[in-house]
Amino acid sequence: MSSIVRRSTSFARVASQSINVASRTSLRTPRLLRTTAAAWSIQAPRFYSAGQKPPEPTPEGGDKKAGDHADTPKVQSTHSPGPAEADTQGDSSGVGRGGRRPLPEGWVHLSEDQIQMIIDLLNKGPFNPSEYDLTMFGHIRQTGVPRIILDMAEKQRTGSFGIADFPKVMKGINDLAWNLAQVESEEKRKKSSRPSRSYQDLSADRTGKKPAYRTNPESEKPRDDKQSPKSERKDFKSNPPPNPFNPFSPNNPLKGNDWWVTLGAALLTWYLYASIYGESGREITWQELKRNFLDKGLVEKMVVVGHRVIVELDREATRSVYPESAATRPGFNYYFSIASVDGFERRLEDAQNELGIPSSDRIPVSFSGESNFMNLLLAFGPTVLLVGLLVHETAIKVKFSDVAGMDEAKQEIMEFVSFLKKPERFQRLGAKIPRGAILAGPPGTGKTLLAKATAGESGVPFFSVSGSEFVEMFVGVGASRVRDLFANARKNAPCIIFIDEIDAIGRSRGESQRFGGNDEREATLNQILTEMDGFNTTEQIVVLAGTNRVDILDKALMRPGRFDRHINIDAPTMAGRQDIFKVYLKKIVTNEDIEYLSGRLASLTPGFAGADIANCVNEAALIAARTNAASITLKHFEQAIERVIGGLENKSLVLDPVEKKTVAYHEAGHAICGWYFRYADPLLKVSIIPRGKGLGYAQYLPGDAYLMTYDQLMDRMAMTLGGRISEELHFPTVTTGASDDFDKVTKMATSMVTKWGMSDKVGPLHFRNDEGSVHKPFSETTGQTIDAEVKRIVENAYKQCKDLLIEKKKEVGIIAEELLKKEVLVRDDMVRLLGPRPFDDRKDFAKYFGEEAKPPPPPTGSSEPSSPNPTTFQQLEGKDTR
Ligand SMILES: Nc1ncnc2c1ncn2[C@@H]1O[C@H](COP(=O)(O)OP(=O)(O)OP(=O)(O)O)[C@@H](O)[C@H]1O
Repeated sequence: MSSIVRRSTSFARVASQSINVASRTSLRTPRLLRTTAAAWSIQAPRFYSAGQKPPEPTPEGGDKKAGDHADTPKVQSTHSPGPAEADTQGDSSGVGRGGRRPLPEGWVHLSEDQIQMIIDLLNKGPFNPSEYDLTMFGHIRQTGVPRIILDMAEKQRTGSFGIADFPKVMKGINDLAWNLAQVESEEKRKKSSRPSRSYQDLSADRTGKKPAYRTNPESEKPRDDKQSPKSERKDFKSNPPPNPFNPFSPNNPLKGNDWWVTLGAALLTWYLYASIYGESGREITWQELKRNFLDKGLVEKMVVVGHRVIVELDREATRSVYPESAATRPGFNYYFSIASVDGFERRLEDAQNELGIPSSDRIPVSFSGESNFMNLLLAFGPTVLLVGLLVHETAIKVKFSDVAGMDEAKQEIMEFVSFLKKPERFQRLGAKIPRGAILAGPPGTGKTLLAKATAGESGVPFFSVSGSEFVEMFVGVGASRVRDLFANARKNAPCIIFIDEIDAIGRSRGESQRFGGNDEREATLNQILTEMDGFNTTEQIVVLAGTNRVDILDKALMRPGRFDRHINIDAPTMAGRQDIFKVYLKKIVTNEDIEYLSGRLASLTPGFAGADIANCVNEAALIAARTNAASITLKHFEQAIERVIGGLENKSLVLDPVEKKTVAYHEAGHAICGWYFRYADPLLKVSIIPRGKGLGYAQYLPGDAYLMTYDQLMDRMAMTLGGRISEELHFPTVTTGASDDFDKVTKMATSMVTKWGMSDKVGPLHFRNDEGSVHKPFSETTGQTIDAEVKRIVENAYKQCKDLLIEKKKEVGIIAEELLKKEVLVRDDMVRLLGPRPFDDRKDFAKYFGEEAKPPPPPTGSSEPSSPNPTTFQQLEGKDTR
């Protein structure tokens, strides 16, 4: 239920904002909510506009057919008032005397009893309407409600509300939310003492008729369509009026909220929901059913709907046994849940056998497809209500300057900007414009950002959808959403469509067939292909798509004429990361030297994507704020990076002395390897303070390695085994703490053998890693050779490490004991205890962390203990992983 309420609130928010925008535009166009025919088929008498006198309201309000007598205000005239009349009848907003507004077609005013009926019902629910009735019901008293709402309430009261009435109810809510938003908008305008739009004026918008009059002095000028300046029409094109029901409409406003509009829709949604689910049925157990109805012969029929059985009672007989029961009302049914139809049938048969019911009198059981209908409603209902949430932005502010560190990709996409801005340059020469581009790369590398920046630079609307939004249970829904999307894009051309996660629909059709296929996804993909084919070359629509899995995309998507351009966006390089840091460092308060800071942070974060960098900078700001620092310092950044990589410090975890000693020797083993192996990554820090899942960790600074040699891999593996081997050398037994190390080593060795051609026995072969696949991509014999080679390589690394640690046993002890004392050792401590590292450091490392590194003078304002540079973690696994 709450989800329905939420959807409705979103809808009202959109409607409300939409009107606020509408009130600022001079042009008004029809806005019609597209709903099902059933939802529109409301035949309401037009009392005042047709010159028919409305019936007098009865005190009971809802006793006659609700709405027929609908308490139409006495002051109401029998025709639609013009401006002058409106002035004499009420205020300039069109409110009639007595505080009521003239009703649009199909609307009725609520009587006090009817309002009370709704309040009473709401009192049964999670809301307390008394808190809101003064405002929300106050407005509803003025504006009335769509007649369909009263009709449905009446149906519910008499128990004849059916599931097929659901769409009508939703339509009523839509209209009501829209109208409430209009009223709010008028009031706001009145407050700001600007000329207000009359109710007729606004209702003209809803019904598509021309406004009866205008109060805006500008718009009071006679409107001569012939003379209507072209600029105005053009203006309309560039700034069309908002339409909250259309996700792709320009100016669809999503910000802000007015509580009573939102609440109004939420309350009414709840009320109607309660009407449908709360009052027309109740769940009972099999035992209750048997005891109260089956044994008494009151059950007339049972209908199986999915995993639910609806019990139809003989109402007359039930009334005689339970005169007060809700089950005597028409439309009310008990129901119960079943695990399987077979089980239910067996149970029913046993019960009837027990009762001795002859086979000719057995309770008929039928099967209904109602659940499908319900599912359909649930599938389409949210679409109708949530349309406003699909993002369509017009005034994109993101520019290429906000996207750092991907110069080639920007260069590539720049052409789309020229095409959207100056199409004639291309058309003149008969050039065909690329239809779209696939932006492929790991998560968070800025694909969406780049697409947005393209729209921002071109100054065109940006339609953003995620591929997964198209994929529904029902065949055809996705395809129709694609059609809508492209139709709206055509209306708003020039524009950019961005489909994120295109792999959700664009997966190769052959691939998906292997797993049984997916009709809905294929239908959606086909529709995208068709739409892209449908563009003519002058249509200024650019389709950009983002994916992390370009390898699995259907070839048809990638061929020229569709996504012509393939733009790779990889994790940023060192220079790229520095640029991205600069973008985000500009937005925060820091007194550090930006050039040095960004360089140092970039070198600390190999493998980080733009999103990780943005997150790190924000994390640093949060850490600084937590300590009330005046500005963000290097220490805050480094703590943030450490936290992002290694997880939170686990201060509450207290190790016993033996465990602590084991952790210290384990980490010291890693640290000594890192110090004395030539190709090991430079060590930054070693710690035995538990962090994340680890009990201790050693941090290294790997560079952006694009190629790795055999020797580098062997050193890295040997270093990874350093923890376990140190345990072996210093303790009588070993612990479980090295399992993550073994995992890394095994993966590395396996890749060396099966992918990188580093085993003479297996040779220069590459075997695909088909995880989850039953069939291995090699023969049994090759499999055995691979196993033997992986083992051999790991054993070599093991021997290499053991030889070193036997030789440096004393040094391991020195580092371990110091660690037990200080808990954290940094590079300077290592130099103090072991002397300088016997190998030169990498250039970038030396620049920011070596002897010659000259960090700017430490900023003042923070009293935190120093916490040096983190990066790659070699963690000793925690107890929780044992
Ligand atoms: N190159 C960059 N320059 C500046 N900020 C970036 C960059 N790359 C990523 N970001 C930041 O990371 C956030 C997320 O990026 P974005 O959503 O564009 O990633 P994506 O590649 O589309 O991710 P996904 O594949 O998960 O959809 C951006 O909003 C931005 O804050």
